[in-house]
Amino acid sequence: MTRQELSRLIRQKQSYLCVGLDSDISRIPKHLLSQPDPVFSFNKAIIDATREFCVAYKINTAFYESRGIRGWESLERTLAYIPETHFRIADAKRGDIGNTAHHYAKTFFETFGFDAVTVAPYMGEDSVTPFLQYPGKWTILLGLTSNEGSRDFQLQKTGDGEYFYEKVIQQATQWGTADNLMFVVGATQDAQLSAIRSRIPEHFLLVPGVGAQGGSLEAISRHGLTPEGGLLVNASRAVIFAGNGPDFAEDAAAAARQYQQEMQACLEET
Ligand SMILES: O=c1ccn([C@@H]2O[C@H](COP(=O)(O)O)[C@@H](O)[C@H]2O)c(=O)[nH]1
Repeated sequence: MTRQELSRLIRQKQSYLCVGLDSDISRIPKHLLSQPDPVFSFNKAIIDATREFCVAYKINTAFYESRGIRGWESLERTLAYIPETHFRIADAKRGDIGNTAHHYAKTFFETFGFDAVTVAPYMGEDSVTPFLQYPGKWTILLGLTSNEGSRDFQLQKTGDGEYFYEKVIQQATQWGTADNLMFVVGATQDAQLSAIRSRIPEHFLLVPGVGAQGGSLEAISRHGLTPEGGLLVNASRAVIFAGNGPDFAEDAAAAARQYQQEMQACLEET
């Protein structure tokens, strides 16, 4: 999906919601556990219930990899079930020497066929560029993450007074373009968002951290939206575990609809 297509989708659906399929098998409704693939049955119901309200799905691979081969099978079935109209992100946070990174890129872009994969920048250019060489695919680089640990390195000041994460973002804009590179910026980091937007006015940002982590959708939208959208805001637990009884899918739909309506209001103000 190109940047223009993603922007068009956001305009059409009046939504920049990404639903995170962090489908922890210990949290899915008990009545699904007798299904042959309980995680897939759960995801299928969540996708059916939320597809109208979102433009993207993010599969955090940890929740699948931790279950071994059965987890990878659930991931593959889930990915095949996500409508082609939606942007499909593998949240895998990979990063290794070039030779290995090449195989990570092949895994997510060729073997599975995701549109985008999250990548950790710590190992530098040769660990990131193999992902950027796939036409039509996106690399989503960790910029400023939502967690407390972002203070340990990312929010340390460098000699010239810039934050370390600012250097990372600046450097990475030399490796890719706004047409194949996005950045992760946590919703809990809204105080930094205006500065990030001035530095990278055209790049899409993937913003996790609303809902369970307490980030403000209104604040990140105010500072991060651009005329073409420019944001994908992820909510995982707040949508998929909005309820855990027999009506869990209706509860997820209601949570996703609520985000979509708030996003529509923010888009109208932009
Ligand atoms: O900085 C980051 C980067 C990635 N994540 C991931 O996003 C989701 C958030 O889940 P919620 O349930 O909506 O809190 C999850 O997959 C994280 O691994 C992040 O939270 N922060």
